[in-house]
Amino acid sequence: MRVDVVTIFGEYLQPLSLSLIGRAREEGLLDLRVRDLREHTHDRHRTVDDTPYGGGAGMLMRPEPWGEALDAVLADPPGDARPEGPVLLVPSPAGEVFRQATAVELAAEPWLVFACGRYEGIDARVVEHYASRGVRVREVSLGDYVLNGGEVAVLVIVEAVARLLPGVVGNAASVEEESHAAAHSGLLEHPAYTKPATWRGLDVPAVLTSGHHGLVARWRRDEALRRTARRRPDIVAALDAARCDAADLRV
Ligand SMILES: NCc1ccc(-c2ccccc2)nc1
Repeated sequence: MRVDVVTIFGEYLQPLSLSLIGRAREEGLLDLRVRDLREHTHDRHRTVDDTPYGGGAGMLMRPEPWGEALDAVLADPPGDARPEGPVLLVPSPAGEVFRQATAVELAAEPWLVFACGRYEGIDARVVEHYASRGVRVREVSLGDYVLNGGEVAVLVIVEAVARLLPGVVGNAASVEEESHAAAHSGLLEHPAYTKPATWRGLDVPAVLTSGHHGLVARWRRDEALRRTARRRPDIVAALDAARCDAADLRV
């Protein structure tokens, strides 16, 4: 997978050189390129922002540098790019909510491009322009809170997507079994334990050391259902609406 990130704070993306994602880059599973938006400014102060039309607090990012930067990215496609080009992802508090299903969808793409806004965001014409040119543009939110820019959201999205690529996470089964994994119909993960069997007077649930795999599976399913019902009634409601086997969640 090829990932391009356009930003004025490239150093925010350094964590993507560490650990599993860093190794995926070294092994060629992920080709991540960070590009500096300021290289596409031409004034003495390398200005990327200006005041918002209609007034209001804060500054907005000017469209011209973005147009030049994104044109340069789009002019340099990877060999396996789709005919329809990349998905252009713009982290934004006003975006669609990014979920595990979104990560699964994006992991199937050969090329993702991220536009990291700062200040109060990017002039709306940038999204409008590329969408009108047929680029698949998606504004994505991580939840209902505001950050100072899109870079932290890119760290989250790139990790959530890249770890789904074959070969990135050693144990593919663990990816399947995690919370929100489709294999568990989106339920939260059950509590997990390791040695010692007793720690500060707390014992590991006996069923887990019974050696009875059927009972262990049942206990894990029950705990996942119980935890989901307690912490995420929204997931339960969605499962109910989908009339999955969560019917036995009705208490
Ligand atoms: N929902 C997470 C999120 C994503 C992006 C931004 C953001 C803030 C300022 C400028 C550009 C993007 N804030 C929150």
